[in-house]
Amino acid sequence: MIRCMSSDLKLFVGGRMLKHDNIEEESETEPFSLIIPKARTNLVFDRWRNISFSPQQLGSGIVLFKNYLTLMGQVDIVNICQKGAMGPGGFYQPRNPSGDKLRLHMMCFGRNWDPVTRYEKRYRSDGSEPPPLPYEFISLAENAIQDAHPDHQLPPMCPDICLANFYTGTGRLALHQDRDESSDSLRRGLPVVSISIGDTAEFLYGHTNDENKLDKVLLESGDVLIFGGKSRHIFHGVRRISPDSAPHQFNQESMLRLGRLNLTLRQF
Ligand SMILES: O=C(O)CCC(=O)C(=O)O
Ligand SMILES: [Fe+2]
Repeated sequence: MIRCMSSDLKLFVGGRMLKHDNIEEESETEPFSLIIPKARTNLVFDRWRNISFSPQQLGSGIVLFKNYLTLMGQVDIVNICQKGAMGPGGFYQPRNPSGDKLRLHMMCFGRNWDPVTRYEKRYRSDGSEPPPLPYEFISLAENAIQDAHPDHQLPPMCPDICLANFYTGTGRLALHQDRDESSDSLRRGLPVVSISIGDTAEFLYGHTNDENKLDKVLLESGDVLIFGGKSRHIFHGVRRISPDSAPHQFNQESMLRLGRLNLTLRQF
């Protein structure tokens, strides 16, 4: 379900603007959708989520779903990313504010973010704009938050940005907090939904930046991790990738380069 799109759908249905008096008026700016977005989204999502899944609470507002995504879901996600990656706004190796290259490749969907200008610039320095946020990703994030149940202290969230990181076997990501989203989003603790595909990552997290005091969890292909509410500001990072640890069948069907793809969906 794309709950967060419902306000848009009231205005634009299949490219037609519905006026208050129920007289339809063709919109000249909105694309005319051939499919009914809501129906297609549910259909796609049912094939992406494993039938049995159980959320594990790792802390207040931190929920891990092991093996949440089917093999088909994981392969579809790679294909959707690949489509975005091949156009303008595809993967590149960003630099941090001190000028060093990050040990990963990154691209954005929906909005632009980079480690130096944060959310300030709509376009990248090469003039490219991120591809739109795929509706399947919105649906995945929404469903995962719902599946985490209200007792896990997670407010609902409607993503408008997805960061995609690709790590090779030597990739890593230093400890940081995700705190560039709007003050409203951060204040409300709107969750970050993190999707792991491919090789396994050693993920560190906790409420301190002292690496020795952090907890560690292995994120494997198909796992989904959510952190929000009281844990929206946790420190986290990827200490290491286990090279060539992705399931054989996934490698064969996705043809993903050796490494790990991670998506984080957020609401600015
Ligand atoms: O790759 C991951 O698991 C984490 C990514 C992350 O923390 C980020 O992109 O901000
Ligand atoms: Fe992060």
